[in-house]
Amino acid sequence: MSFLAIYAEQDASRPQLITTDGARIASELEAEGIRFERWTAGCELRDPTDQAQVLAAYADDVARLKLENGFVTADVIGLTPDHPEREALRGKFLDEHRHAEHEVRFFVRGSGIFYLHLGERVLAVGCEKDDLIAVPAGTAHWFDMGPTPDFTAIRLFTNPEGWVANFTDNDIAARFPRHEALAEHFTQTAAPHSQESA
Ligand SMILES: CSCCC(=O)C(=O)O
Ligand SMILES: [Fe+2]
Ligand code: NI
Repeated sequence: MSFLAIYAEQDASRPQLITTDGARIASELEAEGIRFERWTAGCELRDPTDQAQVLAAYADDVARLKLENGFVTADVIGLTPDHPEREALRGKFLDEHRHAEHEVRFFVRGSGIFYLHLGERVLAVGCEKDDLIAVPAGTAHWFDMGPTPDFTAIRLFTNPEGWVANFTDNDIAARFPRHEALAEHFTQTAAPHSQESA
């Protein structure tokens, strides 16, 4: 299930909070100006890796986001575990970077972890199917799709050129747990719960 792990930027060894409770995830992120929502598709997708089918199935939601945020284009990014360039594509998002525009991603299927470097904290957001996350322009972040990526996400842009990753040259991402170390929180069967450490 989706999760949120909050760290002090100086201590990647011990999260201050780990929660899989959707309402708690949304409220903690909202406090930082990060939009986190859960949608459900109007219809089941025959092929959730097909760009045209995905955009058609979510046409109303995409249209609403375009109206609300001035986005003009949407595309679909997706990988399956056998993708020949999975390592290179994983590496593309794995270092801390910023974008000149909002980064809105909706997960149609699968999962991935966004790490948001906000002030003196790092918030790792494990996103799964039906999660929408909106990272404001200029937010330092990185994304880890893991070693066997398996996700499809809708991306919205005001200006595709705006999405260019401007790397911060901060090696902070290398000091934080990678997908492999956090993926257990995606699969846990326990009821949504929060663990806080003093
Ligand atoms: C889920 S799309 C890949 C992540 C991304 O777009 C980014 O971090 O810039
Ligand atoms: Fe990004
Ligand atoms: Ni847990």
